[in-house]
Amino acid sequence: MSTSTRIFLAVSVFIIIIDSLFVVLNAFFAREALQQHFDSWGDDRRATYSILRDQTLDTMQVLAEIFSRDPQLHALFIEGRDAVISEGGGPGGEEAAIFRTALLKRLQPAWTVARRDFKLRQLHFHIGPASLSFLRVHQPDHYGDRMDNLRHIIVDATADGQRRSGFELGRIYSGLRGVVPIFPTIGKHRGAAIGALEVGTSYQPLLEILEYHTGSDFAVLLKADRVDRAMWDQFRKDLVTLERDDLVVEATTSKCIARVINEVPSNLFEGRSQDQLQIAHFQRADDRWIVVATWPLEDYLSRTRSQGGTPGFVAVCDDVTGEMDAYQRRLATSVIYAIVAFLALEIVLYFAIRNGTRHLQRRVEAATQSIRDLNSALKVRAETDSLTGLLNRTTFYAIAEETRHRVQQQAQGLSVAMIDIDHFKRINDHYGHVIGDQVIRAIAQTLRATVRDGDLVCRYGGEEFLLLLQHPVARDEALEASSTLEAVATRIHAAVSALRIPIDQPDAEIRVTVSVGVTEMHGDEALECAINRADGLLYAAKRGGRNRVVRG
Ligand SMILES: Nc1nc2c(ncn2[C@@H]2O[C@H](COP(=O)(O)OP(=O)(O)OP(=O)(O)O)[C@@H](O)[C@H]2O)c(=O)[nH]1
Repeated sequence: MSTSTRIFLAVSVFIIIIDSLFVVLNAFFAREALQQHFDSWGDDRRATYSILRDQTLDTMQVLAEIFSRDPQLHALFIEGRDAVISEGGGPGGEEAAIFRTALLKRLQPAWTVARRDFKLRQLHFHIGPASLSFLRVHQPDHYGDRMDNLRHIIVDATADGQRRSGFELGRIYSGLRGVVPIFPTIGKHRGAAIGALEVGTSYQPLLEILEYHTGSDFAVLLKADRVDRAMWDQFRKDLVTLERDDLVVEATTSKCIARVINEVPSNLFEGRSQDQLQIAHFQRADDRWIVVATWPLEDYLSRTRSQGGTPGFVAVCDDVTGEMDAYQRRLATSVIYAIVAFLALEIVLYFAIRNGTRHLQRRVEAATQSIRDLNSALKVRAETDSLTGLLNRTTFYAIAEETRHRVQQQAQGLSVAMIDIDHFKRINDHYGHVIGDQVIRAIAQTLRATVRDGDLVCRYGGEEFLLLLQHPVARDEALEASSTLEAVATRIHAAVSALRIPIDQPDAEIRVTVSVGVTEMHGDEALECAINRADGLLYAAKRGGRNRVVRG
């Protein structure tokens, strides 16, 4: 795998990790936001419920107060109560019935109005101590029963003469009740009361107001065992039952609440502290998303004495399919963003790495080429003479040995020629070293041009040149070789003599001559021997007057 592929894969993995992190964080924050939205929704619904419940209880108490302060009603109740006592308690006798009927008749118009305007379910006169039912205006045929162990709110009010309110389960209905004690004289509010007046309403109207203000569906759910203990059977059977048999519906704003409650996670109705709010959202079988909040219902005993535990729960629910769709859209959008960002980054990464690699390749190629050039320049410099470009002495010896070996195998002959420029010192002295160099270069070129391709030309030192000349014919044809050798040497000598070296001076050109010593190599003779012999012959040519070829 190439480095660029490895980089691409590593960066891709990094992008995938960042992308995944983005999706996970987005999902986390979206879920948090949704949960917060549901929490504040639940808090808001419970707060609205609490305000309206307290307001309803206050209203019940105020109404009870108003009725109890009517002097005629007060007087009729006192006389009725006295009649019951004198007629043996319980329902009383005929005299008690007279006062009960008169009381009912006197109350009827006000009851009709109050029931309509305040949705009253109950107006009930109790005889103290504790509770003996004297008159149920809402159900005049039922009287004379005791509720000492059932209606604690009445028992307490007649015992200490204090007004009270609260929710209590009842035999006919479970209600929000306001109770005021009745004393022998109106306005006297001290000590034990002789009776109490109770005004009550059910949860149903309160839930309807809640629904009107909040737009949410509410239900009051009672524990089935508590209802079984408190209610008369003929009223108990009217309550809506649920699939779960531990709860019954006391009041609701939604006909389909039973269906919702049946699907709610059951921990929403488990025991918990009085104030605790539980919220859950879930998808129903019909694909609608529902959010449900529940909190414990307070009754008179659980509120005032922390006894008996909660009698049930208040439940509120809303259809949040729109919010859940938006939440799921947000999740899907973040995934799409992540994929698009990933693809875009991958494309950018691909081209960046490709361009980077190409750029790098070009730089490497350029660097390699310049190293090659440098190497060949160094090679040329190491192998050649810098002034003339001819082979230097070391390279000459190396190549000459190879040539000698090869030529011997081919039975060819070799000759060595030593050439020296005549009176070169005078040129230097007369024209200077720069011109001297120019002359050396010109001679070198002439030598190179005069010999054949396979021959070697070397600057032996200063103004001296060494040549290795290959014979064009076989070694045994000695005569022809000898004459060819002579011809080559003479040609070199002549070429130099004919040379006119132009210079940038008034007398325009320089002419030079050379002395040449040339000799043929014998058999396996060492190169050094032939060179020494050629050097000796060159010396002979110098001594002989220069400007000549001496062969030996
Ligand atoms: N310009 C120049 N001069 C060089 C170079 N190498 C050697 N010389 C000079 O060549 C001259 C050689 O002089 P000599 O050895 O006396 O020989 P010559 O004057 O050529 O006389 P003969 O060889 O006896 O004909 C010296 O002055 C050197 O300084 C070079 O590379 N460039």
